[in-house]
Amino acid sequence: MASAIPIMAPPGTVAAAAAGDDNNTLSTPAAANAWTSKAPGPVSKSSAALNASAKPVSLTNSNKTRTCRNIVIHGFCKYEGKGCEFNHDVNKPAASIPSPELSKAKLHVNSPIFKPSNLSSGSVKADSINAPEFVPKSSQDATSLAGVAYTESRQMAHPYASTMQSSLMSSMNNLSGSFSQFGMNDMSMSGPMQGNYYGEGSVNNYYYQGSGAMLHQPLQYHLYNTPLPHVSNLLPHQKTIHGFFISDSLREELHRKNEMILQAVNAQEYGLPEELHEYHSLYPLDLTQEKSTEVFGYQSSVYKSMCSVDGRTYALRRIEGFRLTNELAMQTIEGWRRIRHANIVSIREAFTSKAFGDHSLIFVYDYHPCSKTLYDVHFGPQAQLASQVVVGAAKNTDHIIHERILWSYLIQLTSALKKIHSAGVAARLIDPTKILVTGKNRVRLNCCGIMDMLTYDSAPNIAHLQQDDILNLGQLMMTLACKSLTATHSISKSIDYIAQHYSQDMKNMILFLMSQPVPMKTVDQIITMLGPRVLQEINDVQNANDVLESDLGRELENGRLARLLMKFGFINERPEFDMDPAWSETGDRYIIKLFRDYVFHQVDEAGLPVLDVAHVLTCLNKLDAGVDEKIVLMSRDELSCLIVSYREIKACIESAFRDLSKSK
Ligand SMILES: Nc1ncnc2c1ncn2[C@@H]1O[C@H](COP(=O)(O)OP(=O)(O)OP(=O)(O)O)[C@@H](O)[C@H]1O
Repeated sequence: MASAIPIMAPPGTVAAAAAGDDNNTLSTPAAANAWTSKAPGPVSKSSAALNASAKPVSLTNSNKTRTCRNIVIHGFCKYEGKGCEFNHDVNKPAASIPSPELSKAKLHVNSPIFKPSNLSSGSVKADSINAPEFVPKSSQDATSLAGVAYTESRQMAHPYASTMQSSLMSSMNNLSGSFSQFGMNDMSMSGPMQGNYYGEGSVNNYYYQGSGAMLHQPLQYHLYNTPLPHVSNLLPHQKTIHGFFISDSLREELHRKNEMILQAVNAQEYGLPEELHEYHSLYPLDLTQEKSTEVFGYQSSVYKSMCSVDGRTYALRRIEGFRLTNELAMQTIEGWRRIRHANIVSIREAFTSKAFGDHSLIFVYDYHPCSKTLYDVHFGPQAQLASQVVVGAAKNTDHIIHERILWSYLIQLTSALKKIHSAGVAARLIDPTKILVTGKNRVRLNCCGIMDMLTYDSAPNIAHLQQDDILNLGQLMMTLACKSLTATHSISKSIDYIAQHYSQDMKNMILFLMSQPVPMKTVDQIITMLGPRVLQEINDVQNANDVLESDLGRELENGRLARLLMKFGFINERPEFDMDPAWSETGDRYIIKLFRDYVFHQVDEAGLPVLDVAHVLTCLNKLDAGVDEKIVLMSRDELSCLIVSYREIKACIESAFRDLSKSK
């Protein structure tokens, strides 16, 4: 454009101007583009030649009001005050009449995007033109934008392009809450996302606040929590959903037990044999590192294990480093195998093995999942922690074992001893570490029969051993009553302590158990002394039994309902049956379908689904009972109603199910 040249420099100075301008290259692609399209150095030289023959341009006064393009483009004009007639003061309002060149120019150089804030300084260096505000966020975008057109509204995408965008952003912030805190100000408003940020309710602030802050674990749908007070303190006629199922504690306990039965470890990692006689999948139950030889005289370990013969889980007790010299010792187990008692861990068999790399004697007992030893329960770390907490409490007697529990233990262990002594053997191990607690206050004598085999050669006197059993029982009771493992070291002090904290009966009982046999004490004497306490124990056991039975009853209902639901599933909407697509739309099946809608697909006045489990359970229970109560079933188009009784619906279900079963 020849007409543009005189504007760049005064006449006669064009070549010099062009040479000077060569140094002032703009680094922004847009500006560079603009510049090369106008008059870069080499071009200007040829232009100068052209200009030499060109008609002198007449400059009018109006030029004084027009902003010098050198100022606009380069930020300064080296001919300011040296003959350049154009306006060099950018603070002065620019020419009210835009230059024809500017108005015609495709690239609108007056756009604010090209105005660095320090333009007016007049001492702008070429480097400072590279100020960050001229660098588009994405060079790719900038390149494309430079080539397209700055006059288009697309320049709005540039964060510095105009104040309009920032005002729009601020109004957006006002509109939709404080998006800025989520870093949304940086987001381009163009593109399909734009609608999302303006869309009402499409952005949930809490979602953004929550995201990344917490990782949610998958829900475990089989777990039930206890009902909260505000929903559990109901009127007598009201019931919570928990009322329909077994108690949470029992459910959890059963789950834990099932989980424990299925626990497994890699045998190689734990240095365990893959197979041991008929047993496999050994899992160590003894969690303590140090192994005591105090009880058996040998180190012992316990493993949960699966029997490959019957598929059941057993507890294997291994006596380490024991070489059985007399085969006859194995026969002692026979007497124990016949003993079955609620307070004895039953023994199944015994065998020797070298699978562990030594001579081991293995005893196989019934497995009681999640059981703890009496020692763990009352003297273990957890028990000690609990007693420390309670010692600081108001009553320092709170940490002692409740007398009723002590009587319960005594009754159960006496009952076990009665069975053992009646079988002509002796327990020989009444030790807190060898009594298992397998349920709430439920104790069982463990490790029966081991001592008989380990001491077979010494031919012990059974009568004496039975007297020792009674003495050991007394020592155990004293240890528990004083809650001290050293209580038997100072008997008189311990008896005083027991007299202070327990009833006279308890003290007398412990004194009797620990007294010298005159001439012989028997378990029957203990039972006579226990008399009234036994009645209390029977009462407690039966009450607990009632609770469990009622829990079982609830699950029984659920089992019934599950079967009913399965029938529903089989019948409802089976279009293919009997090659008749209308099978479930006619006759009995239609009533069942409407009943299904009545039970599960009810909606409230607002048309929202009613999710009332109590309604479902009530309907299904009435259906299963086949009561005469009538209900109104409505067709889906709400044009017809059927009044039917639960008895009739039950008959329909039975007949439809019969149809299906006949077709097999
Ligand atoms: N028959 C069994 N069924 C289920 N678990 C058992 C059985 N026998 C033992 N256990 C578990 O094995 C663990 C270890 O038993 P063990 O008799 O070795 O107790 P301990 O306190 O470690 O005694 P020790 O000092 O003799 O090693 C106990 O906590 C108990 O829970």
